[in-house]
Amino acid sequence: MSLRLGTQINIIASSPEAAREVLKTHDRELSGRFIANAIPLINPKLNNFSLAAAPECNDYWRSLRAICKADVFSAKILESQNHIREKKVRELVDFLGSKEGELVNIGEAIYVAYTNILTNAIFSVDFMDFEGKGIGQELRELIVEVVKLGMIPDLSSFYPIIKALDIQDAMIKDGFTNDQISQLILDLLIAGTDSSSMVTEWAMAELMRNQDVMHKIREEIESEIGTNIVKESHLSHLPYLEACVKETLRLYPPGPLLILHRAIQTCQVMGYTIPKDSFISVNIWAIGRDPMVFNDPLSFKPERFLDSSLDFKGTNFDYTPFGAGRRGCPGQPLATRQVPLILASLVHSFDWFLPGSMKSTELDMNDHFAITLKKKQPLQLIPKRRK
Ligand code: HEM
Repeated sequence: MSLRLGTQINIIASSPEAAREVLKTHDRELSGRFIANAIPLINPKLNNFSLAAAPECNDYWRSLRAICKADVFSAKILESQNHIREKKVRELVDFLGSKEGELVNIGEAIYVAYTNILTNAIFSVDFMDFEGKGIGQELRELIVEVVKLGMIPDLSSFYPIIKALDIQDAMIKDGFTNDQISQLILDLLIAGTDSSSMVTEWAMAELMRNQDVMHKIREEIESEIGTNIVKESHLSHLPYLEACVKETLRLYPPGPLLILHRAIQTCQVMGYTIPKDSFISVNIWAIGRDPMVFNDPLSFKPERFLDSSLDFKGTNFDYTPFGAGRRGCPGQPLATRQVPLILASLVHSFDWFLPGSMKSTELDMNDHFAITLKKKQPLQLIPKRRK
């Protein structure tokens, strides 16, 4: 589909075939970005240093991707940090345990855990606490402000006890400036926290509506680890849990249109001319709900992924929740560890109840469809510790 808004041409790819053309066949020509005025990161100064907003896949962008691959999201680095994630998840479980019988905003609590997982991996410090206090809240506001003003905060002066960890060490060694390091860290915080929180909140909402699925996850976890706490090493033995995460990402991809791409040169796609500087979106939300692609697409059925070859690699264009090609998500190796870990811990540690006499069929599943796919009404649940 093509839309002309004013003088701007917008192309929307809404089928697996069109997605393949955009993300594979014409990956290079369509790998630019344009970040609209309404969206933070427009400031040209920041764009010079930003990974997600880099207007082209130039040498600088490539060096940031290389840092991410080798020093932030490599299997070795992630493996060495699994104790951090497990600790942050235990803190989340303890917090929820302290709220037994009370109504909890699930998205907010999970957001704190994801933020602290990332900031501990980078800085060795928590940025937030579960009462909403801490530097993370300030940082959230600061991000909006600095972007408006066009400055880049020096995160090491912003937080005095920052320790130089892998990412900072590696970047300093490679001659990156403070501004450049700070901008990469901001990019990771912006791209990495909300996305993982949203998926987990949607998954919990679906599990409340599909108690049979909730029980199956529990049974799978219990038969694997009994009453022990869930660790990352267990995840590869929990295929049904993984299928639930995949199913959630099919129905509720946090980037329903990916992040806007831009044609860096005029090219021919499926017989159409795409002029230079056209905007291109891939509507993975529509593909995930297309009856030609998925059977009974609106039902939450994790089973469909059990005997399926669909994975997160972005090689099958029926299913690309992390995008594909050059601009595909660099944080996927982290996301696919932390999301199942938190989901499994929530399901294994607590029974969950809806407030008052609310029935699961009354749960509001409306979304706010924009750049991200947020749940319109925050999910509020009451935890009760399981013995
Ligand atoms: C379930 C969680 C996540 C999902 C579904 C997700 C999905 C995506 C998608 C769809 C894109 C855009 C791809 C494109 O435009 O073609 C993207 C880009 C990006 N993601 Fe993620 N993401 C997740 C978590 C993370 C995490 C944890 C991080 C880092 C800590 C991260 C960092 C980034 C960055 C930096 C980009 C921009 C890459 C570039 O433009 O070169 N994401 N992600």
